[in-house]
Amino acid sequence: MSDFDDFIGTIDDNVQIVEELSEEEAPVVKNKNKKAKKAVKKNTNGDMDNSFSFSIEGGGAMKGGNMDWDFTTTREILKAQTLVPRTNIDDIIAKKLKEERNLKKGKKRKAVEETEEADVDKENAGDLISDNDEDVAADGFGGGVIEDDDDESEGESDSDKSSSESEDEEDNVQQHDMDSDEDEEEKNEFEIERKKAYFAPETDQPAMTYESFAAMNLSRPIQKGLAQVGFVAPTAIQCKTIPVALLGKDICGGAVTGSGKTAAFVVPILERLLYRPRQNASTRVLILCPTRELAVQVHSVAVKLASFTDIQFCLCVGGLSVKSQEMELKQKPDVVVATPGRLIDHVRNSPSFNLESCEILVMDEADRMLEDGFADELGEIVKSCPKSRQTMLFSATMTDNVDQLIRMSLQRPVRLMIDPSNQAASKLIQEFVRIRAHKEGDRPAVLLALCKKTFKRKCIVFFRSKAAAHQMKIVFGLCGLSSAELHGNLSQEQRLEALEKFRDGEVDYLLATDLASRGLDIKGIEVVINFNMPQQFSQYLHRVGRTARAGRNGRSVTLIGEADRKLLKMAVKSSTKTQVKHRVVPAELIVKYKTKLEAITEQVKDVMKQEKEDKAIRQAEMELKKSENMLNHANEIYSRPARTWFQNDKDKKKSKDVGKTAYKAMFKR
Ligand SMILES: Nc1ncnc2c1ncn2[C@@H]1O[C@H](COP(=O)(O)OP(=O)(O)OP(=O)(O)O)[C@@H](O)[C@H]1O
Repeated sequence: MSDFDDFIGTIDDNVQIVEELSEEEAPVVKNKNKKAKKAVKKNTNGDMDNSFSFSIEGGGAMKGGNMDWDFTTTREILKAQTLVPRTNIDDIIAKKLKEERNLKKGKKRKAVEETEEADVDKENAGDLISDNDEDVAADGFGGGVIEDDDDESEGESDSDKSSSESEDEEDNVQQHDMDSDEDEEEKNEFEIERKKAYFAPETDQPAMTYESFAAMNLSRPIQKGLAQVGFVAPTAIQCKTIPVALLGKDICGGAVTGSGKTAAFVVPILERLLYRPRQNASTRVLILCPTRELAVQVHSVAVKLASFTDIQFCLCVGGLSVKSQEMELKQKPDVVVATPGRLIDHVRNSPSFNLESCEILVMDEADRMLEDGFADELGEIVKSCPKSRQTMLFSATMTDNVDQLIRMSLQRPVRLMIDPSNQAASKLIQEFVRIRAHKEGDRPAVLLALCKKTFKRKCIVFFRSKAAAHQMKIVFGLCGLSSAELHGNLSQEQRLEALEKFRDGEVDYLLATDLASRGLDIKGIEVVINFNMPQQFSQYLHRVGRTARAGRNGRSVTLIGEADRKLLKMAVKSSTKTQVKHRVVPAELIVKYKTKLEAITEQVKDVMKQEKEDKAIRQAEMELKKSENMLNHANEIYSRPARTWFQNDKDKKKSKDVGKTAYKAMFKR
């Protein structure tokens, strides 16, 4: 056990969970917790869990489907390509911790230990637990929704109000929402008419429910692939989508996070490809994803589902070798799974690759891709595909904004929406921790308190910036919490390694930016913590959608500031009463972790300094290796045709700025 484990006393996870729920709920959750733990245990053994059955209302987990998607192959390739080993932040943190331990062993050690012991004794005596009991049981929506006229004194918690007062608050919130409902009801007639004209009438579509994939008349190799990954019965979106997609129609599909949208488009693609003419190989399907990780995952799902077919796939994402992708594309794989930037690079620069034979174009997380920042890239891709193709768009927050959809030149698309849009998964408990305006600086301490005391594993924490995620990675390391970071400042290999470590339980926390918010399907994530509320409600839904997937239970905890009221209202409005809770972190716990954070400030700075120096050395080594390569292979390098770029750095920045402005404008609206 490390010094840091000694430093902070812990209370039992279950104790805390029972405390924060109302009496009727507590026992149920306790059992569900056990169930979830069992399920996770089974997962780690690699067994299929067939004990749950899927209901459209989300009344249980989907049958089967416990397969972990594979990043290993891609990562191994990347590892081999790395010229110089990367800076390892964990090593630097470990070194720092060792230094600190040695320091402690010196003159200060005794004094520090005495203080810590006193601290732990106090907690064990039940002070904190009984505080929590009162505080956390309060189940209201104080998190910034209702303005308090009374100024609460330091340390006085929301729970000091009686629970009936809390309920009043809840009623107020809902009353508020009903008012705005009336406004919303005044819908724009013109838009409704436009949508009517744009989408194919819903009554034309086959409205079937299927109890099993076998009942869908799919070919045997596809059924075998589904059985292999443990998919027994189709989910609601799969029931709706597969028959329509098989008819070759354009689709705009929406269903909550974790409801099986990937297989909803992969299965009909595979089924159609089984009947392709074999004499001339050509790339017939293009699947676009907004992030590399999601593309790796979708590729892995598709390859697994196609195990009993001869369908060929190629993964084209940034961060992986352009050359080996070029070689694969030359073979004309049937399906290309890509991120937009790298795909355009290949369309422009890879001889013999084009999208002229593309028959099906799919966009996963389509609403994200239709945002302004991607507009130029998408325009270029759509232009390269034949007009006669089938186009399918999917997202948990799928837009039906005709202006945006027109960019994709869809042909009378069919709208297939399963749940009311902008809703979280039905088995997600959404908790909110109120951060008052003058307490914004408490966020790190609140996060530490949550992670040290309550959420000790399988927890993903979202930050607004890469720098914040990285800094917290150092703080977590120095506080004895095992974590991996995932954001755009890492190499592709580091990104995939982080995902694998988290997936395999080697680390308990994944500290991520919105890079990880969409589509990623990691089994057994128990909790999602939002260090900040994201700026768009849809983004919030995607983040919290990393848990409570496939009908399983999950919990999200969002630190909500005064500026986030509107989004909190939206969360409350789109959920049932039992889904939304108010969590209070006891004031003394916050003080404790603030003190801890202050104590390690210098260590954090030292680690960052050390990291910077280490990076500079490695960068120099890298440059040296590159120069050596240039000298040794000059002829070959200069004989290659010059690559052309769809966007130079200036254009890229412009696109990004357009995206940012649109994003801000949307938030304002
Ligand atoms: N028919 C099925 N039976 C059992 N499990 C399924 C089935 N279809 C999908 N799953 C499982 O459900 C989980 C969620 O699927 P998927 O990742 O496709 O969700 P999604 O709707 O695309 O989510 P997101 O909106 O977050 O991208 C996956 O773990 C997948 O293996």
